[in-house]
Amino acid sequence: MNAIETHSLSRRYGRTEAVHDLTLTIPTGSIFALLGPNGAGKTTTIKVLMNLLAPTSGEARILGTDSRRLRESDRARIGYVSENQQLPLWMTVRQLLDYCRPFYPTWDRDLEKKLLNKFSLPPDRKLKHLSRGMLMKASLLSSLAYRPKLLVLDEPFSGLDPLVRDEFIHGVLETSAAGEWTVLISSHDIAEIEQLADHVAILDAGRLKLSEPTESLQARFRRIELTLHSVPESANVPVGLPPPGAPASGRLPSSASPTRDLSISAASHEFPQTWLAFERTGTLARFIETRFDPAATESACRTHFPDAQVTAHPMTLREIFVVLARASRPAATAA
Ligand SMILES: Nc1ncnc2c1ncn2[C@@H]1O[C@H](COP(=O)(O)OP(=O)(O)OP(=O)(O)O)[C@@H](O)[C@H]1O
Repeated sequence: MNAIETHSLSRRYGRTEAVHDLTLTIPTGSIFALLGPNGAGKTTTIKVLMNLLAPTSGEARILGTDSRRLRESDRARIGYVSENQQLPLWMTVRQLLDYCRPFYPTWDRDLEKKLLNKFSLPPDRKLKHLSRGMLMKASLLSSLAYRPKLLVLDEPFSGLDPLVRDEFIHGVLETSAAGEWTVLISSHDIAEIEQLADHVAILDAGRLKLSEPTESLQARFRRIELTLHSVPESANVPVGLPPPGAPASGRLPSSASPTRDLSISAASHEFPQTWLAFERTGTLARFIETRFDPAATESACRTHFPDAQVTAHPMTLREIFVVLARASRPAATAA
């Protein structure tokens, strides 16, 4: 069973379609990053999943239950941390934990103590007197202590300093290592979750652009560098993204088929469709291979540049994300 499934999920606010026809699968046991720029629809998606908002159409299933029918007992298996969450600010940290504990049969006192210590939270300080980072940690602690089957974190890191962010990430990782649970974490900055996520989905303007395990994403992307000795005239093409109005430009792959090739190509129709952002300066050329295979990539390079020396460099998730984000921009603004 998948921890989360959505089928053709859409949500409108008046004329704004915040989420459009979203079909997404979040496997049990994954640490799943939902990425996308500001306004992409991440929070709306999460609110629909948590039944804080109703979908306009389509459906979502959370731990096997329709999101519209989540009961108290289902909620006791789900942890939800969001920066916009309402907390009883008049309570102290200790009072918050005392208040939450009875709601959760699986509450683990030892874990509570360990996290209180780890997060350096002052038990007797009122929530309204905590810093933003401390407040997020208190919220995370009250969600981790009952070892939920599913932890949903909506932009947990925005505005947190790197030290707090690391404590937060380690708190999540340590707890997740102890059992089969799923984490869904939204962010507009992949660098924040790079060390956490094993699956990535990218939303843009309410639409799913990609959903794939990070391992396969990193396996199929390479920055290829070519040292050219002689350059055929036909290969001397303009660079990077397609010109405004070019067909088949600026599209990311369909989420339904993560193995499909990207349809964004370098401006030359002679190059394989899997080559992105080709550019050349003098005798150096480079591009992004989106379906890297050592032999096939080398052979394709040889077809176009017989004398070139070919080097393939692995890419970080952040670099891949940036390439995809640039490529998905409308052509007119891409220059
Ligand atoms: N209550 C609302 N009423 C009207 N429009 C809204 C409302 N909430 C969100 N929207 C719009 O829906 C779209 C998606 O917003 P959402 O907050 O889901 O995006 P997001 O990806 O979480 O963005 P961010 O990273 O900035 O938090 C945006 O265009 C936003 O302006």
